[in-house]
Amino acid sequence: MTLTVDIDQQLGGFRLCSAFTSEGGLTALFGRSGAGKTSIVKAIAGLMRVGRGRIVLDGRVLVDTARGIFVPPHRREVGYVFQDARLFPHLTVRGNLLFGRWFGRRSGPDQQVDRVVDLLGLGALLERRPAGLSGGERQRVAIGRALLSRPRILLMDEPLAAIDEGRKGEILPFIERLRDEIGLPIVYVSHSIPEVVRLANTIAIVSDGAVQAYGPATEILGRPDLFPLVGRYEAGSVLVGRVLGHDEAEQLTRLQVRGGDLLVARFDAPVGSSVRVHIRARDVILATERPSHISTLNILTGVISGIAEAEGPAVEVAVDCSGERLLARITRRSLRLLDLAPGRPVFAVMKSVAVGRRDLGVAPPES
Ligand SMILES: Nc1ncnc2c1ncn2[C@@H]1O[C@H](COP(=O)(O)OP(=O)(O)OP(=O)(O)O)[C@@H](O)[C@H]1O
Repeated sequence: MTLTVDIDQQLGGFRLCSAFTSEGGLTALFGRSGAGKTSIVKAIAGLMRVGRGRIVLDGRVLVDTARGIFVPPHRREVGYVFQDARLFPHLTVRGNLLFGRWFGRRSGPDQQVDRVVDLLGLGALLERRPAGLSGGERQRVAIGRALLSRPRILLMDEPLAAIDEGRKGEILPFIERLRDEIGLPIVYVSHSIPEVVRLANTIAIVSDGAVQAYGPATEILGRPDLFPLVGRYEAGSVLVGRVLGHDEAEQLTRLQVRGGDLLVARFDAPVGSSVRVHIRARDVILATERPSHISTLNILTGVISGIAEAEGPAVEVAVDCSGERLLARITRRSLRLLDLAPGRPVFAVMKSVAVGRRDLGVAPPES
């Protein structure tokens, strides 16, 4: 699946001029409020016309202003999940799901309903009405309804925005399953780094109506030049690790990454499976000798591959850990006192408690 978007539209005083390509999986449109993410999704869905542009999904031209092509929304075969679930209050969960199925142009067999119910864990909810469901349950029904219209692409516009922080973790695994088990391309709007870190194969960074950069998630998130757009607090690197084991008593999971082993907060993933771990640059300390007698459990080895200016007293130091890039934010003063420079071997130190449940996710298959 390939999605190509290249659009230009004036919206009052705001100019949307965005281009990106996605090769399937989950593509996150990440950016601050008002950056233009929803407008891009609306253009893909056909809910907004553009003055100039071209949108092609898997070889099918949905929009081409130069050739006068505009496929109407109901012919695009897109599923749309909004911030609020927008369920029919008078219908049960089953009724809402079946509505999606009848609404779709390519109505599927009954097994399709069973599969979606199973995938989204909706079995126990089928006879209930939306008013009695939690926000997360309602969103799962909305996703199921969208899936049953058998779309060629699923557009999700901040689907977790209306769900409280604690409950978000209940719905993220279902979105991971959509990404990995159904193989349906997803465009996912978010302004939350933890969500994007967990879910995205591809990230397009949207700012001031334009896509400033796009590419594989691990690469885009690790680029210090994009940190001002990502937000320096959350900025860092994404490593891919293999689960070596769990310590139930101490509530820790041991991961093997390229630079060594990491102990992180207990994460429910099978031993041997691949997970993504987000490590904020601000949580990494560098040392030129292996530290001993400290409480930190995580020490990775690597070689400094680059140093970039950050704001104020800080610099971002990139450490090559056997081919994986880890970023550390340290003071310029420490850089000078430790005489750190590209090519110098270092030990990267981080606290296990700095890597919490929200920083861990199932790695997409090709990570
Ligand atoms: N029909 C319109 N007329 C005028 N301005 C518009 C219109 N639609 C969107 N805008 C403006 O375009 C900008 C981008 O809006 P958009 O909703 O796409 O941003 P967003 O990144 O999705 O933001 P949020 O995360 O807050 O939803 C905003 O400044 C918005 O006010």
